[in-house]
Amino acid sequence: MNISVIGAGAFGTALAISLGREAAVTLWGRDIGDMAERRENTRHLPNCPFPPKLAITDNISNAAAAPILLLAVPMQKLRDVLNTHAGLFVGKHLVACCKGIELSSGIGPVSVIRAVIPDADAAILTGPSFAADIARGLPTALTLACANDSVCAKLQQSLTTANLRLYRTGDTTGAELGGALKNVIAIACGAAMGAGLGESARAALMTRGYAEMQRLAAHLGAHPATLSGLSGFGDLTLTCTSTQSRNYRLGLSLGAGTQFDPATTVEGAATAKAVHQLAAKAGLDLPITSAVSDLIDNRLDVQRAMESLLNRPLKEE
Ligand SMILES: NC(=O)C1=CN([C@@H]2O[C@H](COP(=O)(O)OP(=O)(O)OC[C@H]3O[C@@H](n4cnc5c(N)ncnc54)[C@H](O)[C@@H]3O)[C@@H](O)[C@H]2O)C=CC1
Ligand SMILES: O=C(CO)COP(=O)(O)O
Repeated sequence: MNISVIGAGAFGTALAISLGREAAVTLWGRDIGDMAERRENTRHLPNCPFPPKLAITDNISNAAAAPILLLAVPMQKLRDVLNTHAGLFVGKHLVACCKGIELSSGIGPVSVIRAVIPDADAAILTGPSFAADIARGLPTALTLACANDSVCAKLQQSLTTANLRLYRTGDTTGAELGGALKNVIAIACGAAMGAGLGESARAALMTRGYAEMQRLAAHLGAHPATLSGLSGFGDLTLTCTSTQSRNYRLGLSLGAGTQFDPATTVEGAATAKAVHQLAAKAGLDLPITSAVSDLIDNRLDVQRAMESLLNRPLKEE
């Protein structure tokens, strides 16, 4: 099946490169600059040349002619992109490739797609994978979630490549939450490491952060097995331990008190606030998430955040 990628940032470009090594694929961006001449995305994904079957365009009508559209834009921009191009997207298989919770509504990418285009077969592709690894052809395994199992199986066939191995599930809620929440915990882990609190503190934050992920996911009806899979535990492990992660790097600079480029896409920042609000409404206790939300808004520094976590009442694990 013919595929287009909507959004020519690092992740969209990487997916288009991997898919384009095997079949015709179109990559759409608002501003493609000199990508067509250079056959490379020098801004977001340098040193990863485009394969011959990858076509690049800034004409959304051309790109949206494909039956499968991968939506690889930042989470907080997804609704805008869907609203702007809804007429072209109706009747398509729409696969969200973003990770986060929308700040204005408290819902994830599949729910945003369903809200804007109710008849869409909405899916999400998520899991541990850095764009540069995918583009370089390194092995990666991801979760593909779609409520319609036969559509999910078809998408799984179409989106699998030599270096992208996809596992499918019908649990879109679990897949959305795993990818969204792991970024918040990665900011916490980066902050602890940046402040010199050590690897034991990071392991504690990863583990207790995972408990928060499971608590919220269970409350919202996700299957525990999804959270323990690639989209949850898998991506948590990658993102909390690698300086390739922008979320982890934002945490490092918050912990170390250094500057961070505000133009960088860091999904966990808005998601921390969105989840903090969700948890307050639901009466759930998510102390690491609320500490990250406070850190982002400068209501707390890392030392005080860690003290407040350590001084909480003692409880069973
Ligand atoms: N970079 C990575 O390694 C991975 C990223 N992701 C996810 O992919 C999503 C996108 O991230 P990246 O591609 O890394 O970000 P990026 O910062 O590299 O690129 C974002 C792209 O979105 C475009 N964009 C922003 N607003 C837009 C709008 N209104 N209309 C059209 N295009 C718009 C920008 O022009 C830019 O090309 C995020 O949710 C991220 O969590 C997922 C897995 C890996
Ligand atoms: O989601 C990712 C890896 O799976 C990419 O992480 P960052 O957005 O933190 O760079």
